[in-house]
Amino acid sequence: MKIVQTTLPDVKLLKPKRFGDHRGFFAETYSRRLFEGLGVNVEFLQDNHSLSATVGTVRGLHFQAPPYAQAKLVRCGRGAIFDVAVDIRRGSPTYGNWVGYELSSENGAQLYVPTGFAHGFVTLEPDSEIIYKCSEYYAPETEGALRWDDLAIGIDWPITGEAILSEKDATAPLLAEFNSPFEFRG
Ligand SMILES: Cc1cn([C@H]2C[C@H](O)[C@@H](COP(=O)(O)OP(=O)(O)O[C@H]3O[C@H](C)C(=O)[C@H](O)[C@H]3O)O2)c(=O)[nH]c1=O
Repeated sequence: MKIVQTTLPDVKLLKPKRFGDHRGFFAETYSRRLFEGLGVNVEFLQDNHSLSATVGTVRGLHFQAPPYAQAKLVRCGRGAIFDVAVDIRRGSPTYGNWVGYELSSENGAQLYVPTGFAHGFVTLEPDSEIIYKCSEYYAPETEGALRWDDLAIGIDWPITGEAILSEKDATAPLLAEFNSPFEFRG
């Protein structure tokens, strides 16, 4: 497993080893002891899987507020996405900063998004599917969202045409209007 530190120290890009042979490949996609070795004490309770049919589909930027805040381990099982995490911890020196990486069935890369970060992605190929682990159960009453194209966050989305959005995402608040439920604990 290769671990890439990102410019947001708590967000990690992981690259599981693939054992290839004449049949294809095998990879361990999650190991609790690996996370413990990284000093990341997280217990995942729920796995999610979504399919986005069209290139340029944006889902995000989403989070759940405490006590149902979710850490996520995201991977792309089919197609490709540009996956983004945004620091939304009040008082953080990197508040409002973002990191983004291509996750694809080809590269097998995974993004670990801790609690206190909003998560979103745009699809780069048709019929892209993401599979991701969450450290808390779905709690819709605690869900929050931020505008994906907020210039104050300034995510450099690799998107050319019109984004495909849910109603919720099309009307999400801007960072300037946002009162984060997360506090930075240095
Ligand atoms: C998230 C979730 C949704 N649902 C139901 C609720 C809706 O009827 C339907 C679609 O939900 P939503 O439009 O919120 O799905 P996404 O836009 O993909 O939301 C996700 O997108 C970004 C990228 C995330 O990181 C979050 O996990 C999540 O917010 O699935 C559930 O039953 N359980 C769940 O955990």
